[in-house]
Amino acid sequence: MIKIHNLGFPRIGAQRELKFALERHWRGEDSLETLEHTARTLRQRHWLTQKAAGLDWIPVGDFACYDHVLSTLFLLGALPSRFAIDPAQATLADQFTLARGNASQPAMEMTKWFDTNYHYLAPEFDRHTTFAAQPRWLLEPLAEARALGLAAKPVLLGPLSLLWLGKSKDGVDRLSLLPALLSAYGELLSALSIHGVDWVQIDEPILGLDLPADWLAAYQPAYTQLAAQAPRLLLASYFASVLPQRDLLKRLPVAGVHLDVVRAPEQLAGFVADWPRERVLSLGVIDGRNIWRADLNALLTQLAPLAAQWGEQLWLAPSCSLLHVPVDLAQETELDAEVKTWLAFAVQKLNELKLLARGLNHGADSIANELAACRHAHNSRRTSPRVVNPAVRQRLADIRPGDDQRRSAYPQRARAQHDWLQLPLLPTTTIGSFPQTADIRAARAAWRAGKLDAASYDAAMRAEITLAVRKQEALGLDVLVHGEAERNDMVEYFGEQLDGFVFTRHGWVQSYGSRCVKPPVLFGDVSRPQPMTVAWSVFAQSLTERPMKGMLTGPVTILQWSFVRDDLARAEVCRQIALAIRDEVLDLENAGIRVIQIDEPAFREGLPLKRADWDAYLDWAGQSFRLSAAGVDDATQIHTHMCYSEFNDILPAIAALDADVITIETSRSDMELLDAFAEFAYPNEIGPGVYDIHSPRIPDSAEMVKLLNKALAVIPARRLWVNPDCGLKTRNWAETEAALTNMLTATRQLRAQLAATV
Ligand SMILES: Nc1nc2c(c(=O)[nH]1)N[C@@H](CNc1ccc(C(=O)N[C@@H](CCC(=O)N[C@@H](CCC(=O)N[C@@H](CCC(=O)O)C(=O)O)C(=O)O)C(=O)O)cc1)CN2
Ligand code: MET
Ligand SMILES: [Zn+2]
Repeated sequence: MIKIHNLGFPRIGAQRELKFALERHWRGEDSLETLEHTARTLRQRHWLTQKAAGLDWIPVGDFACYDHVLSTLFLLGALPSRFAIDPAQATLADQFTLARGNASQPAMEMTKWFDTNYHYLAPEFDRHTTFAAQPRWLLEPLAEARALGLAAKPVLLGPLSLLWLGKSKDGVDRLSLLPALLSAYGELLSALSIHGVDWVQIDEPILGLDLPADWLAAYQPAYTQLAAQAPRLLLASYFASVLPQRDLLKRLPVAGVHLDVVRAPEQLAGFVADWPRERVLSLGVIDGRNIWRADLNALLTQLAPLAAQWGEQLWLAPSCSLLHVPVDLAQETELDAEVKTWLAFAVQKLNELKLLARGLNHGADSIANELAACRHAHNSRRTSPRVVNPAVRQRLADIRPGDDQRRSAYPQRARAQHDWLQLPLLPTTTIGSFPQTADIRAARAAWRAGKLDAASYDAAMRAEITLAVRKQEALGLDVLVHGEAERNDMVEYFGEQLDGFVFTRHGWVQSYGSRCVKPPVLFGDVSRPQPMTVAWSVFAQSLTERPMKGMLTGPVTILQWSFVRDDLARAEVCRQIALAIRDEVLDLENAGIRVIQIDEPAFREGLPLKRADWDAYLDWAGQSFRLSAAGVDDATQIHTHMCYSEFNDILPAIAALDADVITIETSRSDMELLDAFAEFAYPNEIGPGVYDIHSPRIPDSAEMVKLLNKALAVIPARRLWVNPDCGLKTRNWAETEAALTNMLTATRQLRAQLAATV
């Protein structure tokens, strides 16, 4: 009898209950107790859903109100010292202070969770970091789960992954903190042991990365120490193959290992052949990162011999936590009926597991009807005429080598651009979005619900655009944007207008804290039936003499932030999107929009986790960006924008995108990033962000002058732009205008300083 379990469940709620509860609390409308009550209700509901799916083990401790890395820090008492919070007394309110900052301290830094669009809060370590286990954070939910009669399996982020994912604030070697950290983990595990816990899932996702030798070497002593006082440990890997670490894993005193065989099926044979039979082999066979219905027929055939050999030592699960998929497909009553049969969200994925277990334990006949339905859905998807568009395939085949190259090299283009743009030194601009106010969202919601007609919605958005243009002129910005009021999201908006996509009503996935995204579903060949942004940009340009930047999302980011078909190589899909964006770029240019930004904030996120795969990715991703951009005249200025990323290791590839201007997030790293740009002699223009847009805090102009002086030390003034870190959609107008006023003041001061020195 094989067993089934789950690694983690989405926290946000099918109706985004957690999001709304958090935001009500932060606005001061609900008490902390009310919020905690909602959180408890949600996690209990999620446990019962999992119980109904017949799981043998249910994860506990995967729930977090803000972020699971942040929760782990509270569990271990490893709070950044600058907040001066006593871990023994800490409350949920303190979690929000760390996550969102306060009057005297900026928020903890947010960064991407591996290659996902989820952002965690990066632990801050220094030589004075101490640890003190606070088991109450885990024992409370454990008691709640047990009260519901559940077989609870606590989930912990493992010690080496926790250290690796953090930042050293004073140069301290994070590994030197391991002994102290292990004592705290030891205390936690003993507490769980005392409370009668059988199994603990300990996540070490970094095992899939190319780890340095000293980090790998730390595993053996660390886990030997932990296992001594712990319940049975199931060491969970995901997102990449851990086959290179198989011998290490065998030496560790863990009772089981979890493998992601959706992302890395090639590791399966190696483990089956060699993993000790008395230990658990947990296989992640249901895709936790995508929304396609599993092929149960194929899985049954593949797994039946393993089930016979391994019996109850074989566990099946989703490939990773279900955090990365929406909650329940049943809510999608408006989704195209055929496409709907091709999909599975978290609840459906657990049902797939249940069917697999039944089929393996009681024979395929016991699920004959479900297998037939599954076969039917897969056939329908494979043979659907909507999936393949011959014209798109032909266009891809017709791509010629020069199609991704601009007509002239940057120096010549720069002359042509500067001739007509006539911008001052240190030109100022913003990244695209202005505040998405409640009024804007309400107007869109009313229009979608049929309560506001199209013409009125259009007029409301034009009024927002007009307001944004007037405000920018008053502030004195040089290159304007229209503000993106008409966009629900920078990816979903384009997905809705392109062929080859469908979109959901409730398919929300947590991005960070209370912020969610609703990734469009890319199921077929992509093409652009008609212009998508031209009318808005032309309208915005008509309001001003200043240059108006056209604003597009790039092909790599559209790919990365969608749920993408798994029946065509990502490189091909990306090129299809690139050609659609290329058409839009050319239509914008024809309509007189001659500064065009193609955002690629997810360019770094798409980088494979293993270095061996980097070159191939950078090759097709870079080509796709250039395909989208390269059709224009020399005098048309192409911008790109990137954020949330460490770019240092891929700078040559970023330079190879050959954008005329790149605006990047740098302020939170205090412009550290720019050293790398200088070292590599980045050849084109750069706008390093001069302030963090994620926090309500308003930096003064002196702070920005300091950052700009840092930038000027490494980038020549004539190639330097001034802008915020990212778009301003999550801010309100008061914060936005105050911060931009300071940015303009700082710029004028720097211009005067430069004029005085030449
Ligand atoms: N896809 C994507 N990934 C990204 C980013 C991004 O912009 N897009 N930015 C980075 C950071 N991530 C972010 C992710 C989300 C948000 C964000 O603001 N999300 C909004 C939702 C945005 C949205 O889709 N809005 C829709 C729908 C809004 C909505 O929920 N409407 C209500 C009703 C309207 C109301 O009265 O509010 C409803 O339909 O129920 C719209 O504007 O139309 C949120 O969580 O609140 C910000 C940053 C990295 N990853
Ligand atoms: N143009 C987009 C904006 O300003 C870029 C955002 S990058 C996450 O919102
Ligand atoms: Zn950005």
